[in-house]
Amino acid sequence: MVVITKLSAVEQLPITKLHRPVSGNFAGDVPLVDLTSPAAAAQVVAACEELGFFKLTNHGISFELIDRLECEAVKFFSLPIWKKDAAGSAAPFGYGSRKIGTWDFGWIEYLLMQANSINPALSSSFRSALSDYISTIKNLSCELLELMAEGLGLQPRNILSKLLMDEESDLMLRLNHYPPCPSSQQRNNISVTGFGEHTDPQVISILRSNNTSGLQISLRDGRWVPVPPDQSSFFVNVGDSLQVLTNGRFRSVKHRVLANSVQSRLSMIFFGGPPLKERVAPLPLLMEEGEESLYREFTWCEYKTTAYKTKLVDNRLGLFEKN
Ligand SMILES: C=C1C[C@]23C[C@@]1(O)CC[C@H]2[C@@]12CC[C@H](O)[C@@](C)(C(=O)O1)[C@H]2[C@@H]3C(=O)O
Ligand SMILES: O=C(O)CCC(=O)C(=O)O
Ligand SMILES: [Fe+2]
Repeated sequence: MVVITKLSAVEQLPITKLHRPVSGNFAGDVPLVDLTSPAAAAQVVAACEELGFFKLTNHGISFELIDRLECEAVKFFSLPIWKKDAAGSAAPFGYGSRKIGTWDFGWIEYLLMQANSINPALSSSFRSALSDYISTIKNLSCELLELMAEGLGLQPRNILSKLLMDEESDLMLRLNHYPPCPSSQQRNNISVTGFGEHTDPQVISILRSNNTSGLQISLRDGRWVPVPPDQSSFFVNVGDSLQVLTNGRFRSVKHRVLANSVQSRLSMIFFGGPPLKERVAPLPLLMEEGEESLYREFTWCEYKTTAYKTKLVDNRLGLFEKN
């Protein structure tokens, strides 16, 4: 099943810069964070407050590590379907095609994995590339969460990163392949959906893609804007759980992927979530005097179980908001 997204009249307007409320560097509408800059902690906080999304440059991760996993992923997605099916079904972890979750469809095939138990059905070179990539990106995620803590003035520095450092932390890796879709005509304002609009439920997501466009984010005013691909950078998303931990100060960004009519897009996304039993609630140190939690109490297990029954487009966090 192919899902068609018709761009609204507003989305067809040339993009006008209405406001640029935070200082710092941007690539178009996308905030930039240079990990080597002395201002990195402040840049990360500004980007997470404004949009919940930023492009990370000068991250220090070798292209060789990324390229090795990308080559393995390309080999995997080029296999005949019966060999890909041998990785098991995407629900809960394995190979999926077209179907995302229970209700959604997209122009996509993917491999969904638990980060700490790599699928034994995959080739040994693939497993080794996955294991090296995952441990490196997990460290990067923790470094970013520590920068956030620093920028927010939180102590101890690992107050957020420890959520991902537990043996039982819920960490996942997803490899998405969007084959070219000739009927996706972005110039005629009809686009086939690769991955429908959604927010990520976890704390943080770290995305890396090849140089094929398709990813879009929703700005605060509701406009969808493309994120120009850059294979040498990472793109970082605030997830729903981080929005809750900061009592709404950081925003969980809405994003989607539109299929490209001529080129394949290949993305790899690391999702950092807490242990299932962990309570997800605003950090007391971030609350002003008298400030109340915007959300009712829940554990990551409760949130994830509820989230996984919803459609991509649903406002999952809304189900936990206090009225
Ligand atoms: C429609 C769905 C797919 C998803 C589970 C859900 O019910 C709602 C959240 C979706 C999402 C988005 C981020 C990640 O890609 C993902 C693995 C996740 O944790 O939440 C997917 C889920 C999925 O593909 O199963
Ligand atoms: O593939 C992409 O570029 C983004 C996919 C995504 O948002 C997801 O897997 O949650
Ligand atoms: Fe996502």
